[in-house]
Amino acid sequence: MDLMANTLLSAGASPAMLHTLEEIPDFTPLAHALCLNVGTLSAAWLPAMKLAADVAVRSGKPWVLDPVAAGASGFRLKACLELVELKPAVIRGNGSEIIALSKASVQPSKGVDSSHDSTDALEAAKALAQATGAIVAVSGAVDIVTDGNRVVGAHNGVAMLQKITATGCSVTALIAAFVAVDQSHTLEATAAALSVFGVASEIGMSMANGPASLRMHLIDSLHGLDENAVISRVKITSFCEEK
Ligand SMILES: Nc1ncnc2c1ncn2[C@@H]1O[C@H](COP(=O)(O)OP(=O)(O)O)[C@@H](O)[C@H]1O
Ligand SMILES: Cc1ncsc1CCOP(=O)(O)O
Ligand SMILES: [Mg+2]
Repeated sequence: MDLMANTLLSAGASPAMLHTLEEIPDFTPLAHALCLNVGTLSAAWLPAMKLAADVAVRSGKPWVLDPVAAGASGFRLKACLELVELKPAVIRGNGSEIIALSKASVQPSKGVDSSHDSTDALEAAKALAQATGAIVAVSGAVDIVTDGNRVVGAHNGVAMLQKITATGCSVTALIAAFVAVDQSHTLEATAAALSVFGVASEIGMSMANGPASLRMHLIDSLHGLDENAVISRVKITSFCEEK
């Protein structure tokens, strides 16, 4: 939650985090986008998540799902499948999470970390996007973004991001902020958020000595990013052209 909120603040967004069911009807309509993250899911939190998704959709606000460890337990998988029914604009997970969600089955799992490359989940991501109408993003060495038809690859980033907990959660939150700006270009906004986060990590890595200092420099770099750095460094390609 710390890294997610600080990522959003550094990027110029204004995060608010809540769990309480009673607050959702007042609070959720104030947001320009909603991010639901099942990382530390409990049975008590799930009704608030479902209500928040419902209020967001009824308020015309996009919402983004991070299906953390979706295939690691039956409870988590069922919860994620129920949330997917509530029309997320974007689903962002790692390869193992997107495969589990797409197959709707509990999978041999490392837990919150992926045992698959993003490219292993390409067909699963396309099928999930087609079945749900959501943009599906699979993070990894190359981030894949698809609407079930178009597929783009976002190439920025550093492998050490995997050694900092909640970088996946944080980039999902950043996607929500980007999608809030222009709901008519959800795929482009998703690829842009993944790329900007990746560029910030590359700049941060040039000053870092390991995961803890990368965490700090990532936030500083995101805060200091300018248009020139983004335009000169972002690498987004049509995924088919890479083959
Ligand atoms: N091998 C890699 N090389 C470069 N960037 C990576 C690599 N693996 C993950 N990332 C980046 O790390 C961030 C978190 O992704 P990931 O580790 O896949 O998510 P999660 O933490 O949900 O498992 C994303 O911005 C992704 O692009
Ligand atoms: C370690 C951990 N345990 C439950 S949620 C969580 C964080 C997962 O974050 P990310 O998917 O971004 O690595
Ligand atoms: Mg994750």
